[in-house]
Order: sequence, then C-alpha cells, then structure tokens
Amino acid sequence: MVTTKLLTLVIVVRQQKILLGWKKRGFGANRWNGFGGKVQPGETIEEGAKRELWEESSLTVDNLEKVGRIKFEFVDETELLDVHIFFTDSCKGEPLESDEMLPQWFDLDKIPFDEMWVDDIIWFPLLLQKKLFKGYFKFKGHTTILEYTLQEVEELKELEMEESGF
Ligand SMILES: CNc1ncnc2c1ncn2[C@@H]1O[C@H](COP(=O)(O)OP(=O)(O)OP(=O)(O)O)[C@@H](O)[C@H]1O
Repeated sequence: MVTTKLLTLVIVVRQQKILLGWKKRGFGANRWNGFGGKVQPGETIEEGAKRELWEESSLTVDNLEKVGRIKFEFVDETELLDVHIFFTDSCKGEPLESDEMLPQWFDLDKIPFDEMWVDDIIWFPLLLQKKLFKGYFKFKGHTTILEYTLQEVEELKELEMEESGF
C-alpha cells in the first residue's frame, strides 16, 4: 500500500541572503536544506511549517507565503513525500543551532547546491524568482533523479488539488 507523508519546507531570505541549515541527523542528514518536517495531527500545514522553523532555527514568523508543492517518490519504497514549500523574508530573531540543524546564511548567488538534495538546483530558481510551482520527482536511492516534472502555476489553489499534475 502506498502512503503519503505530509512535510513542510521553509526557505528564509533576509537582506539578499538565504538561510539554510546543515541537517545533522535523520532523513537528508549531511546536506544543507531549508527548515521543515512532518505535519503533526491537529495542526495546519502552515502551523507545522512555523513550528518546524522555530524548533530547528529559533526563528519566528507571522506569515509564511506558500510557494510550491513537490511530490517525491523513491523506487522500491511505498511512501510518497508530499512537501509543501513556503517562503518568508520577514522572520524574526536570530537563527540558533538546534539538535537537528546548524543554520548558516549564504549569498543568493552562492547557494551550495552540490551539498543539497539534487532536486533543489532544479526548483530553487523558480522560488527565487517568486514563481509558484508544483513538481514531481522520482528518485532511485537518494542521489539519482530518474524522472521529474516541474510546472509554474498561476494560482495557489492549483497547489491544493490533490491529484493535479502529479
Ligand atoms: C527528496 N528530495 C528532497 N528535497 C528537498 N527537501 C526534502 C527532500 N526530501 C525531504 N525534504 C525535506 O527534508 C525534511 C525532512 O524532515 P524530517 O527530518 O523527516 O522531519 P522531522 O523533522 O519531522 O523528523 P523527525 O520527527 O525529527 O525525525 C523536510 O523539511 C522535507 O521537506
């Protein structure tokens, strides 16, 4: 049976720099990524995104902008990842290291894509151009993309429809 895990990912930009965290443990360890994790029962996706941002970086934010949604499939695995991606340029506080993440600011033209998930270099340009997007990536293992689709969408509601484009 195929199950789907609901996940969040928050990309923080401030003063022309992007904040990434070095994931110290768990899924995607030893890579730079945005902040996020599993949505818990009883919280909305945006609440889950804010909670993970706070837990992993100590930053707070009033509003997150939803910018994209990507589904990930891994061959020979029965769990799909449904990642809801948010952006903020108005978070508060200073980032602090947590058990899970070591935060670091990067210039926007020096994003360390060679130490990130291999899909990131494909969709980050849309995010940085403030486009809305949806995508699907099929992985073999954790470093090979077998196939993918990535589309800009006009409206947020196109991200809400469960089966659209996937
Ligand atoms: C396959 N290509 C990918 N490309 C970019 N980002 C990816 C990703 N696959 C997963 N992600 C993100 O990685 C985090 C994992 O979160 P993850 O550690 O599993 O969640 P959470 O912190 O709840 O876990 P614990 O309960 O601590 O184990 C989460 O933000 C999720 O969106």
